[in-house]
Amino acid sequence: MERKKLVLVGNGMAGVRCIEEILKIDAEAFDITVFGSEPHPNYNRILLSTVLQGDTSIQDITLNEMSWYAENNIKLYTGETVIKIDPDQQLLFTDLGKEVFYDQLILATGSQPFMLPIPGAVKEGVTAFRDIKDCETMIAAAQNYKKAVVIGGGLLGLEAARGLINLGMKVDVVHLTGQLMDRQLDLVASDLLKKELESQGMNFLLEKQTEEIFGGKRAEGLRFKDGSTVDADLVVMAVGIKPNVQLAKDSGIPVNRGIVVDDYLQTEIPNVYAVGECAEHREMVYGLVAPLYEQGKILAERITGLKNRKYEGSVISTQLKVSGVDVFSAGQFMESEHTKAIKIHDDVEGIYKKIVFQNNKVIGAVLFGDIQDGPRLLKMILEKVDVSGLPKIAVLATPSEDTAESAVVSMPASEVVCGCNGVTKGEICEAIVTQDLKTVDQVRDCTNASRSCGGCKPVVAELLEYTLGDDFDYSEQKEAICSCTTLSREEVIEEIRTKDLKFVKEVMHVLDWKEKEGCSKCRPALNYYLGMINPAQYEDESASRFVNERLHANIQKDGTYSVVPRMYGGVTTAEDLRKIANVAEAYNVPMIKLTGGQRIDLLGIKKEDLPNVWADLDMPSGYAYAKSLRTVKTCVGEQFCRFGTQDSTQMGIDLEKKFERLNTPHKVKMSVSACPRNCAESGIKDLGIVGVDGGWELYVGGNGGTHLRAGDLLCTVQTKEEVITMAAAFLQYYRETANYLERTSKWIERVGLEHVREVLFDEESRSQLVERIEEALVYTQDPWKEIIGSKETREKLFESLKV
Ligand SMILES: Cc1cc2nc3c(=O)[nH]c(=O)nc-3n(C[C@H](O)[C@H](O)[C@H](O)COP(=O)(O)OP(=O)(O)OC[C@H]3O[C@@H](n4cnc5c(N)ncnc54)[C@H](O)[C@@H]3O)c2cc1C
Ligand SMILES: NC(=O)c1ccc[n+]([C@@H]2O[C@H](COP(=O)([O-])OP(=O)(O)OC[C@H]3O[C@@H](n4cnc5c(N)ncnc54)[C@H](O)[C@@H]3O)[C@@H](O)[C@H]2O)c1
Ligand code: SF4
Ligand code: FES
Repeated sequence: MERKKLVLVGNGMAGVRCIEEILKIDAEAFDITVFGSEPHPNYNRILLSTVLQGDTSIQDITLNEMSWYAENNIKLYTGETVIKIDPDQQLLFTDLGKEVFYDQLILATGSQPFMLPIPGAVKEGVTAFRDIKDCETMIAAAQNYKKAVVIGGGLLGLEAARGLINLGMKVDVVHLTGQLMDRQLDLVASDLLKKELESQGMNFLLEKQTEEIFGGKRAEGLRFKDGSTVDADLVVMAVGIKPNVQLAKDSGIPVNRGIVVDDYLQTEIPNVYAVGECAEHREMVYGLVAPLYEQGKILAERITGLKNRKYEGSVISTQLKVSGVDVFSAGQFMESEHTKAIKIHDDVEGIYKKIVFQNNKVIGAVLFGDIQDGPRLLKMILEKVDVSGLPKIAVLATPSEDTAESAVVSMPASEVVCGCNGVTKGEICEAIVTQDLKTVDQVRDCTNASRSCGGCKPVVAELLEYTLGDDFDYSEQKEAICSCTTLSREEVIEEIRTKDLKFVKEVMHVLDWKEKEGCSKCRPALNYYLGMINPAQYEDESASRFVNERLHANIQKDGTYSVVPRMYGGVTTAEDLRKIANVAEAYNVPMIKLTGGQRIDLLGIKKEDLPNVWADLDMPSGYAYAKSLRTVKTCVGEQFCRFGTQDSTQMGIDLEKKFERLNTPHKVKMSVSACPRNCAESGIKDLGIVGVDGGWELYVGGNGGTHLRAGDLLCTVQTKEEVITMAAAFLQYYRETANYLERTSKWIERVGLEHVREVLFDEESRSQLVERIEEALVYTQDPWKEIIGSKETREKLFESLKV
């Protein structure tokens, strides 16, 4: 029998999830065709925020590879838009001239970003934040421009702003009201959020209505209704979304704000359904995946004839995806004359909790600073639990106070762990046991838990640990290093070791990479891992490095380079200063600047002049461009400062001389202060050393950049030799166990300070780490000297430029 023809319009998260649910119920039921305007297979739109924030790459957010469509006999037409439907003939028409018959039609056309209809809105440099293209536009703009303005202080605007800060831009967020995330938070939570985001470098312009985007061809700034202005090279509009209903409207399918559907997700037109952000159900249009997935599941059951469940609307909960900010909101969180509320506000810890009740039932909640209670409260809202018998405070308290482990133990089986996909603890635990699952990825593939925003991953991992007990293996919790392979970092390293692989291409070939040439994520990572594993045999593959590392200088926005010579411990001499001045004059250096790491930066050097500048300077490379030790900042110390208890300057010089040029997973900054006044800011360095009476304190994992983090006290030692040994062991352990591009601040949070201590305090493992770092240090060379001395490299990299 010929199969019925099912057509999906809209290759996004909601529509494709509905198809997945249909395939799960009956893979043979339909002959399926999918049209999508975007040129990509179905991808995780939610993770665009994470891409912008630098935590993942575009390659890694695909949800369904092209092969998935092929394997399920789905005809996929990407980059093709359906422009008209003829409901009488059951035909649809595309912009590329196709005419397709359907038995059943699902509209999942999603939303469009709302663009303010103001003068200048179409200028270059104005973008929405909705799709891969917008994300790429912002990433490219951040390479050439410095100042961004995000209009809209909702979820999207704040996530965009955080991403742009991570990309090195200065960001103002313009918001219409005085309250950020006004659709999700009350005033108190909103103020706490504002303070936290300001401390992360975001600047807010509240109660501002944008009247115009001014500039030439490209945006240069915004003018507000009150007459004030602000500069902007990039303007991101994040002021809400509007359902994509034009196709339905043009085809006579009833629309209101969205495409109107009944409790079976059916439109008034026979055989035409709608799910996702484009659908309007009981006058509600949703903009989060949880309700959309619920709709998709119910429609799949209906369309395959499995069940006739009704969709009765959803209670939504939201969380902001900005690291360091814990905020949760669910249900009806604003108070009214009919409601009562419990509020806790701990200003010292920065915690705020509000739970709103009506008729003895929890109807909404806002949490800031501690969101552990979120899932439990959401469950109470969903189940309309009567709390009249409970002491009110018990509603707020997390059942078990101490460890995360005990929190999952006491969690009831019916509690939803993955809000996006509606997966409960019970379902996850059952799948772990019955399907013999061992990793978070396996749980994701089997249950969908953690497949969307990823926020529930830590709880899924805890559930694995709790369910498997002694069978839980940390080393198995793998994440592929990029989408070219399914192998994790640990597996790749193991393969390199056992198969004695030596070159990036060889690794990709032997380990059967999906993309033969690899990608910008795996190539530099493999190059690093090869060098770390086998320093003696390693040949650096410059082609696998980022441009700054290939040219041993930092590229600037106008295409020139900056040159920073090494000044050990931040100490210089009259002779070196003279050389720098001579070079600056000879090469017309437009700016000489002191860096935050106590070095001198010569900015604006032409690419072809780099080798001659290095030769004339006759100083070692300062590695300001590299994933390596950048600088060791020092305070003046006991020699001159009356508070100094130690010789911090000499300690800094010795450390820098010892560890310079060593490849590390990311840049490494160090500093040495000679007393707890800490003038060299040792608390925010990867390795910060502070002199105390009779010894030195070592702080690790600090970061003064975008992810501000105070370093953890690793240990206190007495002698300089002990400092150097502990620093060596720490650096080597970081080199061996961190993911490529993982700063020590993130790494230490992932592996845990206690674990690092255990390894470094064990005499045997410490001495082995020191032995391995010593071996790696033998093979380092100054790259500037190497290039000056090699005619071939010079010609290849620089001289071909000369006309
Ligand atoms: C940056 C960002 C972060 C987000 N973060 C979260 C989050 O943390 N949690 C959360 O729950 N939600 C989040 N969301 C919202 C979530 O991504 C959306 O709710 C979800 O993607 C909507 O799915 P959809 O399939 O309805 O629509 P879409 O994902 O918009 O898909 C619709 C698709 O249909 C295509 N289309 C439209 N018309 C046609 C046509 N006529 N012919 C062919 N194709 C057509 C469109 O091009 C589009 O690809 C976020 C959104 C963004 C942009
Ligand atoms: N973490 C998450 O769950 C997440 C993240 C990103 C996006 N999203 C979803 O994506 C969609 C779009 O997000 P959004 O933040 O754009 O929508 P939104 O409607 O939640 O927020 C838009 C904000 O812009 C403000 N605004 C409106 N007009 C303005 C103007 N002229 N000037 C300044 N501010 C103005 C509004 O007051 C509102 O707070 C939503 O459905 C959202 O739920 C969710
Ligand atoms: S850290 Fe202490 S010793 Fe060093 S400069 Fe500051 S006050 Fe002086
Ligand atoms: S909560 Fe978003 S993926 Fe689980």
